[in-house]
Formats: sequence, structure tokens, C-alpha cells
Amino acid sequence: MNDTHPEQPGYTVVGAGAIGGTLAFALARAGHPVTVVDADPTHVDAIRTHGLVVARSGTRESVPVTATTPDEFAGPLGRVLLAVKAQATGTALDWIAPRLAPDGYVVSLQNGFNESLIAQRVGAARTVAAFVNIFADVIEPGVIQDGGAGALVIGEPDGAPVSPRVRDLVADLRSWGPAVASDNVEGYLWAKAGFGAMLAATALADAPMADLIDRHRPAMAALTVEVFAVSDRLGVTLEAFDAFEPHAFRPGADPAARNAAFDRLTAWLRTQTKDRSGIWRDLAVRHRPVEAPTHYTDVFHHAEREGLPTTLLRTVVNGLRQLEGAAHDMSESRLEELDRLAQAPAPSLPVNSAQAEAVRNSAQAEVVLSSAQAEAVRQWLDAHREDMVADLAAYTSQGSASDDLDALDSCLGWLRGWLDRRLGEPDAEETLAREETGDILVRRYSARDTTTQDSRPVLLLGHYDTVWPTGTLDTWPFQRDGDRISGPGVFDMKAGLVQAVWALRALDALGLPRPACTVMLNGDEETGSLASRDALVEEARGSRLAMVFEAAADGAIKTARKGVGLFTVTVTGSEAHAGLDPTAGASAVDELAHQILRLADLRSPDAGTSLNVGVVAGGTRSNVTAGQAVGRIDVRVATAAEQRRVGEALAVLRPVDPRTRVEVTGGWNRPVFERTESVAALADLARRCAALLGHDLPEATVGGASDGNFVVAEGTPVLDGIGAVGSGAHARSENTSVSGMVTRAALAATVLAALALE
Ligand SMILES: NC(=O)C1=CN([C@@H]2O[C@H](COP(=O)(O)OP(=O)(O)OC[C@H]3O[C@@H](n4cnc5c(N)ncnc54)[C@H](OP(=O)(O)O)[C@@H]3O)[C@@H](O)[C@H]2O)C=CC1
Ligand SMILES: CC(C)(CO)C(=O)C(=O)O
Repeated sequence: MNDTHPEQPGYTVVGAGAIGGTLAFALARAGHPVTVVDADPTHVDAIRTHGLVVARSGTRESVPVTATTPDEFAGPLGRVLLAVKAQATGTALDWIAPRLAPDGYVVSLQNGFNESLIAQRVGAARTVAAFVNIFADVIEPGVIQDGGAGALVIGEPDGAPVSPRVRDLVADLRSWGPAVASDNVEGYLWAKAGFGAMLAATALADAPMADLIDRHRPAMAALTVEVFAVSDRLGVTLEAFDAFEPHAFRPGADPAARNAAFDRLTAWLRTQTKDRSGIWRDLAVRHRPVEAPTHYTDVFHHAEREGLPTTLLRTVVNGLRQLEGAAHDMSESRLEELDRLAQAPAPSLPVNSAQAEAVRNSAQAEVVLSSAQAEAVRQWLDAHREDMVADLAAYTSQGSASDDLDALDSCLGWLRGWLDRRLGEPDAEETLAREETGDILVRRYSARDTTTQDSRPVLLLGHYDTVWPTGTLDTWPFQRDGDRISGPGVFDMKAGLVQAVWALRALDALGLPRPACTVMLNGDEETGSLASRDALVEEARGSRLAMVFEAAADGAIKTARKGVGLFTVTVTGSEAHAGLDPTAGASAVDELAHQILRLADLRSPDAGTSLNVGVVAGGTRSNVTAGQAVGRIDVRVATAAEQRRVGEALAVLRPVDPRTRVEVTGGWNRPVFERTESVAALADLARRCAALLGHDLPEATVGGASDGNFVVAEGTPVLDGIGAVGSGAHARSENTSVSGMVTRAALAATVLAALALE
């Protein structure tokens, strides 16, 4: 970090406006070396000439600081205080990231949720979180008006404990005022998102914030409820600050307590000399785009995933956008309109958002299911989210490593009992016994209330084995932290099966139509489905289509997957004493090395072909010329043509050293899963169902294969990746989302009901 050198600045403030300037002033006045970097050359010039000036109570005080524009700055960055508007974060990071010292860090002194973007760009270890409620404005170049004190909280991101660097930073920032450290900055940022929604609404009119909040309590309360419904759902612990008490503004809060909280908040706001928000100032004084859409991007995103309404918040953000370049249209009537919206009776159909409603309407024309039915499914599943979590916890506690037959057997026994409890007895059941892998369970459930002409069953495909060895649960049991669940196999693919079962249960509970369904579960998917492949293919032939409850790719369904080849190259040489008779032997290890380099030439990233020699073994001792060497290879191909090309090349591998022999065994484990017309049509149906539920459904092409590859190759359409939302398959970071379980189960149920009616 450069600031460890006494001759270098202690802090670099990037964005030396109202907030950056206030803090830079305090640090510099306390004797810390400070450099301010600001994009506004007029501001920089003024600071160079007159120092950084803070105006308060009719007085002006100036301190000298080094001021520069980004272009003129030279040298590395150590401790960076970032105080640009949220929408400028990306551009500022383009400049910061290449200059930041390995032990430097960036503190987000901003409104909104910027830490994850910062962490993406400079790494989580160099990101520090902060919450700032200081009131200030730049009133002329180089001059910051102190508009009143407010909270300043610093901490490590993601709820990590307060660290020595945070303590040091807080100690330095006490030169400004009552800065504190916290291990829950996220709780403050969410609380500010609620308070900030009120502030944003006040910028729709030209009057003091306190008066507008006071006069438009219905709108203000409804806005905070929208924001805090989301944070509640995410399990955030909100933090009170200054005179804002977030708990009084949460959904279901006591109206009298909320009114008292409004009284305290507005009384305190009236004590601040800055009476209008930064957003108001950007519109009315600085005539520039507002920050609010960036602040609420994450909130909208979470709300959409959760199916929570954000009607008022969207109305505010859209209203602010309309006012960009048209500040003369600011009017209190906009807040009156918001009050009306907040007090209007709930629409007969619960809506996720205005936007979601629009997509719903367009989807309704094409899917026979009504949006009311889709919403009823979602609500029913939402009401059962904790039951789904409990089922996933119980299922995860059944370890089911692909190579532990006893564990697989016991897990399958548990699954039978659970399926009986959740879905009742099936109309037919078979267990296809397997000697060396887990057995295959097939359960058939007949159709109910269908109008479709196609009576063939829908195949609901999944695997119950996991890559996690027996014993993993001892050190890594099922865990839930708010919306996040972790544990061996939760993402791949235990949550997917729980979702499939609850989708069927929802349709039963709501009396909605359901096509004939076959639930088929194998226990060897993670090892290539060698013992279940034929049975899967056979079942797929008689099925209308298959829904594969494998995990989603970042929320996307998977409409193309690569084909997978598993090959072994075995080289046989001849052994000899490596010292006494060095030329007598033919080294299998040397030959394998030659072959590995040749194999690398088969890769073709443009065509989507990868080849990985993941395991090599060979020889016996260092003083013996190796008589045998083996390389194990994983090949992925995106097209049948590439599959042919690589297959042919492997078939003709010849030794470089003619005294050795090269043999290739193995073959294509899973064929290419191509996005056929019927796959595309099914994806389209799923997308329309998602639209009925008020969310988008992207699709993805992935390198990983599934049993869907076998089914598509049979000509049976597949909807794959309809399972868990989360990440970290086959890794210790494996996790899935509780809200994702609800959303995806609702999607599966809606698709099934639509198929029953088609
Ligand atoms: N002002 C306040 O009272 C409060 C503000 N906040 C939050 O603090 C953050 C900062 O706001 P505020 O201080 O008001 O903003 P200002 O607009 O006053 O200051 C930001 C400064 O950063 C400069 N800047 C923009 N992009 C860059 C860049 N890439 N590199 C260097 N400088 C850049 C701007 O220059 P230019 O003008 O040329 O773009 C401007 O001078 C925001 O997230 C805001 O919401 C939080 C609480 C209160
Ligand atoms: C009103 C204030 C200062 C509260 O923190 C703010 O965030 C803003 O200027 O938008």
C-alpha cells in the first residue's frame, strides 16, 4: 500500500464532491495526507487554488489538499475512499483497479449497493463497505456546504467481523465526527434504501424533504414497505440510524408506532440545514441524470425473483426519469398521485410489478393457463416455502455418494417414504435393480383434468446421487442463512427434486390440471449414467417430453449442452535400468508426454471443443525407464461434426517412439444436446409460463452434460436446467436459494398445468 510510505498520501478520495469533499477535508485537517481525484477540472482547479473549503453556519474554512483529475494522477493507490455517484462506480473502477496496490482497498462511501461491483473489479479482499448519511452539497467549485451531520458506519462486506483495517479507518474518520464500525453494514444500507425511497419520492416535487414526507405519509409508508418486504425476505437485519427507525416501516408494523416514527423522523429532518435531497439537486440545480435507478436495480431484481410488488417504487423511479431535463415539471401532485396509488384497494390479481403485469398480459394470450392460476400456484408455494426447506434439509441429510451403494440404497428408501407422504401412493412403481450403482426408481402418476390430446406421460427426470463422499456431512451439514442454503448436493440436484415434487403437490392442492407424469430417479448420473442410460432412453421413447430438474445456469434453463467423451490413453513401453542401460528401455512416460501435446492440438475453442488430460500416471521408480503410462481425458464437443472429428483423430493416435504402443479406450459418454426445434418450442412454453408468473426466463448453452443429452438424442424434447437456482456445483461453495425454490417450483407447476391444457 503506498500510504505506508510517509512521503505518500494516506488517503486518496476518488470523487471529491459533497461526501468525498467533506471527508477529505476532515482527514486533511487532522493531518492525514490526502489526495483528491475528481473528474470535474473546475472543481480541481478551485481546490488547488484555494484549498478544499467547507462552508457552515456562515463561515468558511479551507485546508490544503493535493487535487488532481484522473488524467493527471500518477502513482499507485492505497486506501481509496470512493464517493462518486453510484452510476459512475464502474467508470471510476476502470481507473482505480489497475492502480490499486495489492494491499490497498476501496471503501464505498455511497448510497445504494455498490460493494459487489467493487469486489468484482478489485476482489472481495480489497473491498470495504460503508454507509453514509452525512448531509452536504457542493455549492460552488471547491466549496462544500455542510448540511448537517448524520451517521457514518464502516465495516467489512457480507457481514464479516470488524477487522483491524476497519478499526483504523474508523479511528481516522473520527476526525470528521461520530464514525462507527459495524459487522452489519448491509443492514444499514438496506435501511437507507427504505429511507432513500422516501427521499427519492420527495424529489418529484420542489419543497423541503421533511414537509413532503410529513404530508404524504401513505405514499412514504407504502414505499418503505415495498423495500423492507424485500429485505425481510432476504433475511436482512435492518439497522436504525439517526432518527430513522426502519422497524416501524416494515410490512405489518403497528400504524401508531409508524406515525410516531414519522413524527420523529420529520422533526429531525427539520433540524438539518440541507432540506432537499441530492436527487432533487441533480434534477433542479445540476441538470444531470439521477442516481435512483442504480440504487434500486438490486431491489427490483430481488423483488422480481421473490414475486414481491414494487409498484410505487417503480412509479417513483420512472417519475424521476421523466424529470431529467424537465425539472420545471416537479410537482406535489405527483406525490398526491402516489398517495392514491398507495391507498387504492389491492388489485384482484396480485401483481409483482407494473412491468411484470405487462409481460403477464402478453403471455396470457398464448398460454391457456390464466395469470390468476399462475399467481395462485406461486402464492401457495410461497406459503409452503418452509416445508420445502425442511424437505431439502431432510433429503440432504441422506448422504448419497455415487460410489456408496449402502448410502444410495438407504437414500432411495427415504425417497420412497417421502414421495408417499408428499404425493400419495403412485399409480404404478418399478425399481430397476442395479448391481454396481444405485437402483433406478420409476413412479407413475396418472393425468387429472387434462384437455390435451397427447396422453403420453411427461418424464420428470432426476438423479439422487451426489459427488460428495460419504462422511462429507460430518464437516459440512445442511445450513441455512437467510435465503441461502448450503450443503452437499443441495444445488446438484437435491433442491431440484424437492421443487418437482412440490410443483406436483401445488397442482393437486389447488385442483389444477396435471398431465400424466413419470418420476424417474437414477443413482449413477454423476459417474456417467452407465448403468441407467438404457433405461432412461427406453422411458424417454414412450414419453411426450422430459423435464430435467438439474440446476439452472444463473437462473437460465439449458437448451444446449455439450457432448462428453471419456477416454483413456494407455502407453506401453519397455523397462530398463535408467542408469546402467539408459538407451535400452522405451519410456512410456516420455511417449505419453508426446501424446498429450498432440492431444492439445485437437482443442478448438471456436468450435466449442475442449479437451482436458485430467489425470496422468506412469512408471514405477525414478531409476526405471517407465514401462506403462496412462492419461485420462475428458472431451467436450458442441456439435456432432466435432464429435466425429475428435473421435476419428483419437482412433488413429500413433506412437512417436515406434518401440512403444499407444492404445485409446473409452468413448462418447453423452451425445451432444442440440437445441432442436422441439427443444426451442418447449423453452418458449416455459418462457411464457415464467412471464405469467412475472419474470424472465433466459436460456443458456453449457459445457456440462446431463441425462437430458441421452433423451434429446432420442428425439424426445427436453426442458433442462429447470431445477435449483444457486451456484457451486461440485464445489464446497455449493448453495441454493430458498426464494429460488419457490420461483422454480412455481415455474415447473405452471409448465405442467399448461401442458395438461395444451
Ligand atoms: N450529498 C449528500 O448529502 C449525500 C450523498 N450520499 C451519496 O454519496 C455518494 C456521493 O454523492 P455526492 O458526494 O453527493 O456526489 P457529488 O456529485 O457531489 O460528487 C461526486 C463527484 O465525483 C466526481 N466524479 C464522477 N465520476 C468520477 C470519476 N470517474 N473519477 C473521479 N471523480 C468522479 C463528480 O464529478 P462530475 O461532477 O464531473 O461528475 C463529482 O465531483 C452518492 O452515492 C450519494 O448518493 C449519501 C448521503 C448523503
Ligand atoms: C438527504 C441525504 C443527505 C440523506 O442522507 C441524502 O442521502 C441525499 O442527499 O440524497
